[in-house]
Amino acid sequence: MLKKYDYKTLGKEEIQQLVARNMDPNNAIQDVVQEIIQQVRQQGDVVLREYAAKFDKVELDRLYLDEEDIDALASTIGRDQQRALEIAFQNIHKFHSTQLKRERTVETMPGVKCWREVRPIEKVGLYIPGGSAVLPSTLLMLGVPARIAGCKEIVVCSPPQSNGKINGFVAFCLKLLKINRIYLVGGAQAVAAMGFGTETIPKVDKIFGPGNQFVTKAKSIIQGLANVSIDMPAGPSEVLVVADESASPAFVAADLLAQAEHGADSQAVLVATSNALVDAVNTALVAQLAVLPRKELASKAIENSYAVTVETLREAIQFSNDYAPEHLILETDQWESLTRYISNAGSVFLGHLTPESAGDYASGTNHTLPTSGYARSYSGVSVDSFVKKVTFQHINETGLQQIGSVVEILAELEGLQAHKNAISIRKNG
Ligand SMILES: NC(=O)c1ccc[n+]([C@@H]2O[C@H](COP(=O)([O-])OP(=O)(O)OC[C@H]3O[C@@H](n4cnc5c(N)ncnc54)[C@H](O)[C@@H]3O)[C@@H](O)[C@H]2O)c1
Ligand SMILES: N[C@H](CO)Cc1c[nH]c[nH+]1
Ligand SMILES: [Zn+2]
Repeated sequence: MLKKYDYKTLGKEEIQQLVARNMDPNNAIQDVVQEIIQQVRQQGDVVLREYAAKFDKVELDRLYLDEEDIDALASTIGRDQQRALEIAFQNIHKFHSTQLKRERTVETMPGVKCWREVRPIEKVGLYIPGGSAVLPSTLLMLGVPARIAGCKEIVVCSPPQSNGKINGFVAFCLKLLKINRIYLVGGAQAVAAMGFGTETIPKVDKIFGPGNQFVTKAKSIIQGLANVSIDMPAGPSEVLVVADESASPAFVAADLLAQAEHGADSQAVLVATSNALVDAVNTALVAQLAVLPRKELASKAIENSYAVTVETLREAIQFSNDYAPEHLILETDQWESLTRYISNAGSVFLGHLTPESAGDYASGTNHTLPTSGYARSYSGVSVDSFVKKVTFQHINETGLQQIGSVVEILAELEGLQAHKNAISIRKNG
């Protein structure tokens, strides 16, 4: 059952507390992750094998699988499952392939031309979660934009199963993406391995992918240590559902549970326009939870979640903007009039027939999204995440005359004579 709050009785501080997601209050996760990163940095492959034995319960001879193993595993999956993964791949590809746009050249002054060109990040590392559930869909969400961007080297890491392999669905996605190696490393150690490089695992320029709190913390730490960047903090999944009288309590409960089942540390928040609706959703939650295979995880997540009752939909959006959810679902007939007020959200699902599951798997949008309030400042993964934009400029004779004295004056006022000379020598020479 969701705990209940009434928006009009909440003060500013209480709202701040409600929207805060303090994932690691005593730095316990940070301490563990720092130690793992240090070990991987100093010992490389040896310690990756030890962590596989400790966390994944498997003794690994080889830290990777190659094309032959991948082909064999991919061939074990059913035709319907292949077809569903192919359709997801195609839709994600269709949506993402529109994201590489050429920008126009700008002549800022006569003879002074500036423009930007897109270049792929050469070496990227993709983390595919595999702790409490293996997520082949995440491989598509990261691999498709990496391929569209043209990244030369795509390193994929995922925790091994206890038989030392990966599941057939991940293998099939590797084939769709034409990636012929996967490294059998999970958790913070995978992030460290891709950040520093080991004897077996190549160092990359940028690390992508969602994961549990260990993975997310490792990504945030590695940036400062290994000259590597990351996509964003994409930790435990979360959803905020805005619902009014037009909503079906059963649909709302289903959407809350769809994220709650990811893990005990997921959060599912309901913002509803009446107390009666919250009660109806709670009743539906109890009934749907009872038959979920992952009910233990989901019910723990629901215990850490809550419902807020508001008087208007505008208030609901205000609360949602403060919360900055990874996923926002508007289960109201009025959704069209609300979208313009949304300022902080990773991905938004509109109306009664647009469940978040569609975006998690196959509608085409990316499911690797900022969590823990980072939707205030980060976007989800896209082709942009896999490229850099390099600026170019060209100045001709006219341009040098136009801009020359401006630069000379500015260099002079900063006391940088060599800067000024680089212009003067051309103008006067
Ligand atoms: N934000 C997003 O875009 C997004 C997308 C998909 C999934 N997710 C989230 O990804 C997460 C996946 O988590 P998961 O746990 O299933 O898989 P995971 O692959 O992220 O983590 C599993 C690994 O965590 C490490 N680990 C586990 N317990 C540990 C401990 N006590 N100490 C040190 N390391 C430990 C192990 O190495 C293990 O292999 C979920 O929280 C899910 O909600 C987020
Ligand atoms: N909801 C997750 C993002 O937070 C993505 C996912 C993968 N599989 C199912 N769901
Ligand atoms: Zn999901």
